[in-house]
Amino acid sequence: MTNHIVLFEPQIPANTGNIARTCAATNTPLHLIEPLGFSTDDKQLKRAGLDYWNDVDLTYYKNLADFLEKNPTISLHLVTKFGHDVYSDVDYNDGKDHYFMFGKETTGLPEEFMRDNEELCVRIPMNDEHVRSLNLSNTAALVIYEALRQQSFPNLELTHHYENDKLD
Ligand SMILES: C[S@@+](CC[C@H](N)C(=O)[O-])C[C@H]1O[C@@H](n2cnc3c(N)ncnc32)[C@H](O)[C@@H]1O
Repeated sequence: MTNHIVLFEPQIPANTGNIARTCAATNTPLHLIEPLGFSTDDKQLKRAGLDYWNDVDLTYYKNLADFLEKNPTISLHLVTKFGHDVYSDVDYNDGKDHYFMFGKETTGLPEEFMRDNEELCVRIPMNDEHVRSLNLSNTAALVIYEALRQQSFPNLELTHHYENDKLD
């Protein structure tokens, strides 16, 4: 059972870098659907992901259709504030691989795709009186850790002793 993060056309390198760091820390493969709003040797991307990029299982797709074609039978969740179900009410501990797809920073996931797949949409509760949405990298961390919590955090024990390590 593996969880996956899928980013649809991410634009801000620092967000993708943060998410890559979460992926490295949680053994979560990362799928990037192009076009990306940055080049993969972008300084900010590297800085946000620190030196963890080598530990991320990364796959690129040329567009959404390419992703769906290459992953035809997955358990897919579309993470959007427009979802009916709350993300933490879904059962992720059912032995399946779960793919969590997040939208681009400006416009989110394609509207038609969400409409056609309403039953796959999950939302993170929020008050939208003052903000339009949560930050992309925060939502990815929330959702992946909820799935892992339900799965009892598989293979996520610390293996190092930290007395002499610097904090980061
Ligand atoms: C900055 S938001 C996109 C904002 C866009 N204007 C929209 O309305 O979807 C980027 C991504 O973060 C995730 N997101 C942000 N807030 C969310 C929420 N309350 N529930 C679920 N996903 C959220 C979604 O995947 C969204 O596509």
